[in-house]
Amino acid sequence: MESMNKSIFIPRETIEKRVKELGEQISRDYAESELIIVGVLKGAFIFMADLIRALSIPCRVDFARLASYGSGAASSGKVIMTKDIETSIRGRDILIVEDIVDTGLTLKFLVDWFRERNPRSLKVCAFLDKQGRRKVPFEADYVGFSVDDAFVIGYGLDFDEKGRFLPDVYIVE
Ligand SMILES: O=P(O)(O)OC[C@H]1O[C@H](OP(=O)(O)OP(=O)(O)O)[C@H](O)[C@@H]1O
Ligand code: HPA
Ligand SMILES: [Mg+2]
Repeated sequence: MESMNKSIFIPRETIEKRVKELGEQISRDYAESELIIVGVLKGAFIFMADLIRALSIPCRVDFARLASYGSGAASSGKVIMTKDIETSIRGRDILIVEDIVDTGLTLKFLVDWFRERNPRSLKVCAFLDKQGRRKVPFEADYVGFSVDDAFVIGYGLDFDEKGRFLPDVYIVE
């Protein structure tokens, strides 16, 4: 962190306001449902913790662990799942919560993986979306903020495991 040049991109107050809006929207959309929220580790853990506390409906939570970036700022192109969820999702409403959609490879992998188990519905909420960087077509159903082509850290997002703890989002220069 000490040696990393970074500039603030999304301050915590702006994040808080947007997470509240997302929570309200999701609560309305799933008012009649028993929602299961699946967080993608590690990056999504902070966003997910805030998002579920912004909901006015009950939910269950589970986690999957996927990785493809390792220590760099570019996707290896190979998504590895090291932990699957432990909940049966057949016939259930599932909302995947992610920190960022970049190439789209991680979420494409996870959505395909879950679809085979026949959930009743499957949607994705991403805190950040880098639309311009897709290698595979992918559209999130709920998006916090759009990002241009820049590497970002903070609020759960890391560069080589550094910076996840930062309460604001920064662009790494
Ligand atoms: O759209 P993509 O190009 O696939 O990139 C997005 C994914 O990459 C990052 O995960 P990472 O592999 O760094 O694991 P982490 O969450 O443990 O940091 C991020 O948290 C997303 O899960
Ligand atoms: O900009 C990013 N920051 C952190 N992790 C990421 N994974 C994909 N893109 C990013
Ligand atoms: Mg990472």
